[in-house]
Amino acid sequence: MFDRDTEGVRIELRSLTKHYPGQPAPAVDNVTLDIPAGELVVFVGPSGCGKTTTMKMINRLVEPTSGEIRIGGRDVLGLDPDELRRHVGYAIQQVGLFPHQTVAQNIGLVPKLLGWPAAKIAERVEELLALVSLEPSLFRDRYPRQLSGGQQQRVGVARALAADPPVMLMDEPFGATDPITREHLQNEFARLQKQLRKTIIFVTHDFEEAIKLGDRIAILRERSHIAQYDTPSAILAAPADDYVASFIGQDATLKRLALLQVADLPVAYPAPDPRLPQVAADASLREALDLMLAHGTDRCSSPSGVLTYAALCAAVGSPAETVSAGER
Ligand SMILES: Nc1ncnc2c1ncn2[C@@H]1O[C@H](COP(=O)(O)OP(=O)(O)OP(=O)(O)O)[C@@H](O)[C@H]1O
Repeated sequence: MFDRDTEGVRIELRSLTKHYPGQPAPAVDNVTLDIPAGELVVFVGPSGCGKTTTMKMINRLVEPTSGEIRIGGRDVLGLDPDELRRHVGYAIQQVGLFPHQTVAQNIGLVPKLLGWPAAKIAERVEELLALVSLEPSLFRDRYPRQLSGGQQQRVGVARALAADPPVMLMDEPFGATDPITREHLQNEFARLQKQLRKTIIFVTHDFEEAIKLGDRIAILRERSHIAQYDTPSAILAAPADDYVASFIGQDATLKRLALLQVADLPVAYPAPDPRLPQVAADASLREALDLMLAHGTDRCSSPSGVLTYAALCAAVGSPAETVSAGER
């Protein structure tokens, strides 16, 4: 349906507006936004600001009042809505699994609608269950009620991915899980997206989740007006205004350190030093900082050489005192 089949395609929203009948003001008012191909863009904003409405206009579960939507260059409003939805993965917090169908049947739903042969669907179900870390032989024949909340959400994500759509819309897909399961699902999902490079719009209330998963974050005000749209590190480094700063909270520097890896930092000496605390190359600078603080030292060693506290502060453009005293 879209130009490239399974890898992400660009999404363009142009002056998109939704005015629900009988409401005094539009729920979404004149939103223009470009979502680059293969990126994960997170919508963050207060309850009722129009995140879900904006998302549902993209797969036409809600019809826009005015404006344009293009996916991979194609005008979505000119397409058949059912046909469109078969090519846009959709995962929501309430999961929406069919209770009287098995896990395999739930995941195979869209491929079946698309007329895939049974053997190909079965193969895809196995592959997806493995992808979301559910052992196929244990889970494929269970019913949703026989799964934990986190397992159901994984099946929801697998189902959204089933037909390998270039675009995925995800509305708080990990919302109903406890913090540990949620973190686990986020990590798995981040790993998956690195391989898949779908174009994903992801709605969340949780700014930490937005930073962790987003290539870009759109911070929305009421009626989906865009307060800031940029990469997590750019937003953390320079929030556009007090409204954006209020989402970030007090510890912007620590959050920025969490986004950078040890491997990104210039080394003070090019050889590892076995006498210093050791940090892995793929650890975050926040982990490196924690290690230095735990050992009461201003340096640690990675496989590529010795890192200093001063270099760490310089990486986030912060005076040393800010990171150590001001934020911990
Ligand atoms: N079907 C509808 N009819 C009338 N008003 C609606 C309808 N759906 C949503 N709204 C209103 O539109 C506004 C935006 O709702 P929406 O669900 O898009 O917000 P949201 O940012 O996703 O909120 P939340 O974070 O609480 O899920 C709200 O004021 C809501 O009451």
